[in-house]
Amino acid sequence: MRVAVGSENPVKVAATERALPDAVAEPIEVASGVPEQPRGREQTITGARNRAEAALAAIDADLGVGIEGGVARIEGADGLFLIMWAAVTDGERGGVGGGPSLRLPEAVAARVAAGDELGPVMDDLLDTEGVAEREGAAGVLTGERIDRESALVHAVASAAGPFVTEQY
Ligand SMILES: O=P(O)(O)OP(=O)(O)OP(=O)(O)OC[C@H]1O[C@@H](n2cnc3c(O)ncnc32)[C@H](O)[C@@H]1O
Ligand SMILES: [Mg+2]
Repeated sequence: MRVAVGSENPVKVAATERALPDAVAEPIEVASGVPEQPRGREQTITGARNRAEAALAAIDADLGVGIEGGVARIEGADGLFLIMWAAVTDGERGGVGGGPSLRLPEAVAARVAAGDELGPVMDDLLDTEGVAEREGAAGVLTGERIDRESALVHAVASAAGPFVTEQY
């Protein structure tokens, strides 16, 4: 099975291959149609959907996968959260699913709320380079108990449900 992944970020491609082990995942740079730093669940899901559809349209694949990281306020909880959503489509049907939500430290949240992108803010505060392409905020904020790739496996597997089980 060929799966077009709407990103060249290696953690997104690796997460897709772990969630869909029968697939050969092909990274494709596509437009998300939303800001670089999506805000709110709706914008984040829209970005994931747009990436999945654009990736599928770009090559002759069986499925398109889109993954988007966003920040959102969540009813019932204080602070700003990192959220992550995935979308899967075969051109006719689609599914979406979410990964974990992680509360951002105040210093990070303040800069992101002021308009900065999360990845560069994390790199700046941690003195790292490209943390979003490695362990990610998920790794840093959980003391490495999980990392961005494993967090995204949950989002992609959840979104892919309709294509891998008859339960839908
Ligand atoms: O090349 P693409 O696919 O765009 O990969 P990306 O890492 O930019 O990922 P997103 O666009 O989906 O994420 C939007 C922003 O949130 C950041 N982000 C999302 N998850 C993150 C994480 O776990 N750690 C650090 N930054 C993260 C990311 O770096 C971007 O600045
Ligand atoms: Mg991006």
